[in-house]
Amino acid sequence: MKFDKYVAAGNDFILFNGIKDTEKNYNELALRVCNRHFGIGADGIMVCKKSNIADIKMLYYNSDGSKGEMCGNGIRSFTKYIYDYDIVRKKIISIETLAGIKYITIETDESGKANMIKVDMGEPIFEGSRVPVTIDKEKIIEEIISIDGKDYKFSALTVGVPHVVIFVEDIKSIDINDLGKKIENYSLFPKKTNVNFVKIIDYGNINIYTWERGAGRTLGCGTGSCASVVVGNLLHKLGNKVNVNTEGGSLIVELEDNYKIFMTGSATHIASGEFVNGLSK
Ligand SMILES: N[C@@H](CCC[C@H](N)C(=O)O)C(=O)O
Repeated sequence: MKFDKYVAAGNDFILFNGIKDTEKNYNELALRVCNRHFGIGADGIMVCKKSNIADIKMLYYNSDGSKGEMCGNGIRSFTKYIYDYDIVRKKIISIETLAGIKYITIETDESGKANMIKVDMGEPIFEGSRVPVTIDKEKIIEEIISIDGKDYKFSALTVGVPHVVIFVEDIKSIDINDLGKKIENYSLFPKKTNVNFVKIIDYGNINIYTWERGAGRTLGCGTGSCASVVVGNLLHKLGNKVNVNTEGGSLIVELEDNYKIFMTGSATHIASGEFVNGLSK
């Protein structure tokens, strides 16, 4: 199988053109491909498919083989892939995802390749039942979760996929792997959750540390960046335009009326090749 590898804000992905595929087990493929010792190594895979309602359809699978409804860094990588390979070559592209149709605006570089990619991420969902969180409230803002006898203030929302946002003063005081995994699998979150630990620098800048549902510790998360800026803004800690520093790069998140979210950033083509088989162990 021909593959391409991309990275966006430290999130790495393997891309496949599945337009001509008949039935294929993409869950198993993701497990094999993403394995960092027995495969190529990545946080997730994306498969490009025909769409009846948009220019193209993006399927996303995490490195553990689970399906994700949406991926912010992934959709920028996917856009660069379909644009640079002429699969869809338009300045504004519509992409069908399991979280609805996303509209993308592309800025090209001097060689005509996709450079800065701006994604209309739509509006966040706050209601507990739709995040989902087993707390029956209109907005899950600054609730308390107790892990190993310690209380953490968290907010929860969905930006295509579910997120928990926790503001921290000193990231060194947090064991991200341990806490991230425990929160991801906590019974409060019936569909599990991504977890973002956020340090506010000032009104327009944050640092973010990520634990992803289905992928574990990663260097960045696009939907998580959006979720963190929305919560920060709602709590009057952040403005409408925020520079988000992930551990693997930076993104700009902008909010328009009623929390319409726009995420802008780049994606880089790392490699092309042929995937022969790989092992899922
Ligand atoms: N890395 C992503 C989010 C990918 C999906 C997620 N792990 C899930 O299934 O919830 C991003 O950049 O948004």
